[in-house]
Amino acid sequence: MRFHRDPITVAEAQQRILAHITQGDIEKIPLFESEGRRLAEAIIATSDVPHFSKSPYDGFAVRSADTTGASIHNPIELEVIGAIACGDAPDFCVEVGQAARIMTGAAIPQGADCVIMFEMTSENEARVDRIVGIKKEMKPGENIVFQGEETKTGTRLIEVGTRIGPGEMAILATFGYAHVPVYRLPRVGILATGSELLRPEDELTYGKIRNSNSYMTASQVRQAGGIPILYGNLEDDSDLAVAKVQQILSETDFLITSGGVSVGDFDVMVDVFTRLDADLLFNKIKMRPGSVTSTARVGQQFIFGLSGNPGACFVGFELFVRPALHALQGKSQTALPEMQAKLGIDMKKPSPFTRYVRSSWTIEQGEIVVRPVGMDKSGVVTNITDANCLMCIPAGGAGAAAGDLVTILPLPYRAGE
Ligand SMILES: Nc1nc2c(c(=O)[nH]1)N[C@H]1C(S)=C(S)[C@@H](COP(=O)(O)OP(=O)(O)OC[C@H]3O[C@@H](n4cnc5c(N)ncnc54)[C@H](O)[C@@H]3O)O[C@H]1N2
Ligand code: MOO
Ligand SMILES: [Mg+2]
Repeated sequence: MRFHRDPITVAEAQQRILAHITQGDIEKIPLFESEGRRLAEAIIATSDVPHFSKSPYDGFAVRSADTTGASIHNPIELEVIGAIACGDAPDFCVEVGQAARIMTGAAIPQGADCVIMFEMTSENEARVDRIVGIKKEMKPGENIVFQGEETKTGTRLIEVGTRIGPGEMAILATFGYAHVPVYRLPRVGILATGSELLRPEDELTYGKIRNSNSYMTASQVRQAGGIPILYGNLEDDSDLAVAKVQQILSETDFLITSGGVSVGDFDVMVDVFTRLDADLLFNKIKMRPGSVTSTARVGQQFIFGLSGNPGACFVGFELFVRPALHALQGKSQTALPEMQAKLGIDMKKPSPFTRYVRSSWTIEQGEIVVRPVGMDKSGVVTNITDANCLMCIPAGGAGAAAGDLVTILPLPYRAGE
């Protein structure tokens, strides 16, 4: 049986997926292992930063009033009553005429209201550590890092869904998150359909090809924060496909298949959706490549039926699976980001649907310029490596001309390369 195909827009397809996604399970993991994971709770400052007033310099904690009139030529002598190291809790008070040695990061003692750097003092060699000469007039509060000046207790610092990187690690450690609440990594089954498929280790034989989609998709899953689980290659046989899909759904959070979603005699995914009584969210999208990309729900789980053509499979993942993985992990921006770029060459091929062209953007004379990476056929596999974005060419007979502004969707994992 063939499904009726009613083409919908990319945005509508994305919306149909997101409408059914509830955020994933939460687990607490050790801070050191949380790199790259997404936060399941907003992080709130559990203390002031700093939580005590402290010195930013090595020097002397003094009373500013005692320094009135001090200069290089007229140092004012103060009695040194002690030394405060980082980590000390000073138990004395700096009284009139007194000073305390203090190190960078150490707590300001009572009585003192400023810190003078060692460089602005002179110490009498004969009476070292007992008398210090102050060579500069100080203002109240000068050279003090005040309690809470950076952050106050209760400030919301990181939002749910944020990916943990260096800055987040620093905050989590600062506020005592030895264990971090994160979303569990979604387990994503990957199944390649096609009787023509060989494994990477197999010799090529006439008419057959090696399965590249599973490995490409596994990499995309990892990049989007999921755990890929490979279920190998499946020949085009409906009975086998139904059984395999059921097995995978029982072992994973959701399933990505490639191939078999079009109208060919051996395109098994259509049968799978029918026989599993799946809730088909869509099976035709107004886009090129990958117009036959299909997605169905079985209970709370999804089957993303990506196209077999590698270029279409790649694009289908970026437009539909990535947002699902992001939404599961609380990320607020689920779709690829958008930018405007100047088209570097004519793209006048007419298309009834929006084209998502694997492309590369660069900065030329201060402008973002985008060009396709090469042969733009959905069966092409060897130029995906050159793409750092998808370029959107609107539907219609005219296409787009060199110099036109077009929307591009930068691929996040290519940023910073
Ligand atoms: N009569 C029509 N024919 C086709 C249509 C159509 O609308 N009417 N759509 C075309 C478009 S567009 C696409 S895209 C493909 C989609 O095909 P399927 O998703 O059913 O994929 P297959 O038929 O299984 O394979 C297509 C192509 O991709 C190669 N392939 C498959 N799996 C892999 C893999 N794991 N690694 C690498 N390459 C793979 C396969 O050998 C085929 O060459 O349908 C068009 N036809
Ligand atoms: O939908 Mo197909 O991907 O254009 O080759
Ligand atoms: Mg096919």
